[in-house]
Amino acid sequence: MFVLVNLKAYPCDPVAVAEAAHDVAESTGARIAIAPQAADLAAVADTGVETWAQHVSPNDYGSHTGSTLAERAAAAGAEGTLLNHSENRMKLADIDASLEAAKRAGLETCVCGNNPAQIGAVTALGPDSVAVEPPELIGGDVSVASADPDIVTDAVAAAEAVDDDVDVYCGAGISTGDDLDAAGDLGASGVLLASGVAKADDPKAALEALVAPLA
Ligand SMILES: O=C(CO)COP(=O)(O)O
Repeated sequence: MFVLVNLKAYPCDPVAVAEAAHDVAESTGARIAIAPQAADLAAVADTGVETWAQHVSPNDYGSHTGSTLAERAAAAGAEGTLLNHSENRMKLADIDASLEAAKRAGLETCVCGNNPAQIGAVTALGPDSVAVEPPELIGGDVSVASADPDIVTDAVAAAEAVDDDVDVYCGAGISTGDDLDAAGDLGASGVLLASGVAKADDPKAALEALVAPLA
């Protein structure tokens, strides 16, 4: 199971969380990545942890003030990028162009969707992975895998029907090892989470507990 920790714009120390994630990944063998703010990509990547961007823009080099260029995210150390997160939704044509930009820059891609229909649609654009995250469960205490298991199994089926090479992750409310296990049982091959680590008093302990079932 892939564990992708999205730090959003939470007021945590991104380097401290990245160091903790790197330690836990090294000691357990779990695949854990950190997605910090774009401004923190290089500092996070310097810890040695797998680093993802939260978003890259659909444009190439050129007159695009304020954009997050995929090539510069990669140069800063990013290995992958999220796209179309529920808190940063994109037009279909822009998701397509950002996927192209990410591929040009050699970034792995994960496109988010709110529900199985969106997951089917974005799978057709050819990302490496998709992630179903029901917005109403994001930031809450109840995991998507227990609050709405059908949305995960239906998202897995929707992606498989379009392209069974695309991995399916799920996210929202995931914080414990049991949540990770339940997501895997529903057919997800990874989880996205944020508050369970970024808001934890001890992010390292939170990550250790999360990946314990993978040992
Ligand atoms: O949006 C998310 C990850 O991208 C999920 O957030 P929470 O883990 O805080 O529910």
